[in-house]
Amino acid sequence: MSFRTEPPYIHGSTPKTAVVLVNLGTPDAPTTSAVRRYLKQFLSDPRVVEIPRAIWWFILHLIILPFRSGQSARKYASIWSNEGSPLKVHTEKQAKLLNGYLGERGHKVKVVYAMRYGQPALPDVLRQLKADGCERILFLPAYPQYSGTTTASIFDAVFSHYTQERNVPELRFIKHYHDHDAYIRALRKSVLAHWDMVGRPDKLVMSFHGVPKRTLTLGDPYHCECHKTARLLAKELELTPDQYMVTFQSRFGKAEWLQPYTAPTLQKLAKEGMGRVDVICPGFTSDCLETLEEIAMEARHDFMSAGGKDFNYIGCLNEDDAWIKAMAEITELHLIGWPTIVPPSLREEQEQQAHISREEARRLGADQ
Ligand SMILES: C=CC1=C(C)c2cc3[nH]c(cc4nc(cc5[nH]c(cc1n2)c(C)c5CCC(=O)O)C(CCC(=O)O)=C4C)c(C)c3C=C
Ligand SMILES: [Fe+2]
Ligand SMILES: [Fe+2]
Repeated sequence: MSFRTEPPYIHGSTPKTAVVLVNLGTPDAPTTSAVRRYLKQFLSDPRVVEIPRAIWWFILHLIILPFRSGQSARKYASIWSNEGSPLKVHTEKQAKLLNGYLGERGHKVKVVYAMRYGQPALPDVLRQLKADGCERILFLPAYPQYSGTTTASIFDAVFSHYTQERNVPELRFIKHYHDHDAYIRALRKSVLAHWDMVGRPDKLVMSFHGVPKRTLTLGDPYHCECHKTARLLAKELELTPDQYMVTFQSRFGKAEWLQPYTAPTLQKLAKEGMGRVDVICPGFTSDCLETLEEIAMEARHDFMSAGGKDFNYIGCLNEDDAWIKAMAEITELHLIGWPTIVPPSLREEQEQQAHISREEARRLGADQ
């Protein structure tokens, strides 16, 4: 077993703190080859697909990748912007805004973003933080609701990276914030802003990404956390139980996933004579393929072609000011105890000490 070479240790240098906003990841381009590369990495993760590896290898390589890559690439092409994949564009902007906002609040932290699959790859970002002298790292997953398939997979990737490092930084992980007041308030604000413009629907559908139903029976709290978010948001909006519902989208494969499924539910509502539905996806903090294509395009089509009169998609929180502030609040809660607000007197002393150490290190290097 060998460990990666560490940068030279410098006595007295001020330990830096970083916050890493981690999202799922997205292909580099809306092309079959780029989507295939992305899906291969994503769907090879045992946290995502819990089928015995040997069997899954054949299904993935002989069926899924050859057939799905082209289909998904066409869907990606329909939502790709001049700046790139919406998921990446929003995540990058959120990290920049959070960095600025925490700075304004007096925190000496560096906020960067990384992707679990694709680019910027989490291990590359962690290597850069090491090179920059970050000794404390807080991970903020882009998922408000914890799921073994997403959040835990980020944790796995971080743990796995540090099994090869000698000098492991202090690490903290935010598990979830599905019921955090500031997150719920940001959602409420976005719904009300929408309703101020176009009035209220007959029903608000809260659509979350699905997971296999089996994960619920095996103890994954994801389903309960989605329902709690929905309940809290409905309470904030003063909705009665018949004015909203929770559905699950993006089913993959033949097994049963969490129910009710979004698309058939919307068709059923339209057939029953529901005139207008609004759909919000509170589990996605950035618009992406699953919201812009699957909901705003496909689900709209499903609802309208089944006889619905009006369909509104309420966009994700993206760069909304209330959401950036919510992220800052959630982050600050988990930074407690880490000296990110350094008093000026101490900062000067630490910098002097670091300077002396650097000079010493340089002299030692020159002597050898
Ligand atoms: C195969 C099983 C999948 C599980 C389990 C799963 C869980 C899950 N995913 C998200 C968030 C996102 N998923 C996105 C895309 C996406 N998801 C799956 C499969 C599973 N997801 C696939 C195959 C894809 C790729 C697109 C496709 O071919 O359909 C995205 C969008 C990424 C983008 O580039 O825009 C997000 C975000 C959550 C939150 C979740 C479990 C809670
Ligand atoms: Fe997914
Ligand atoms: Fe999808």
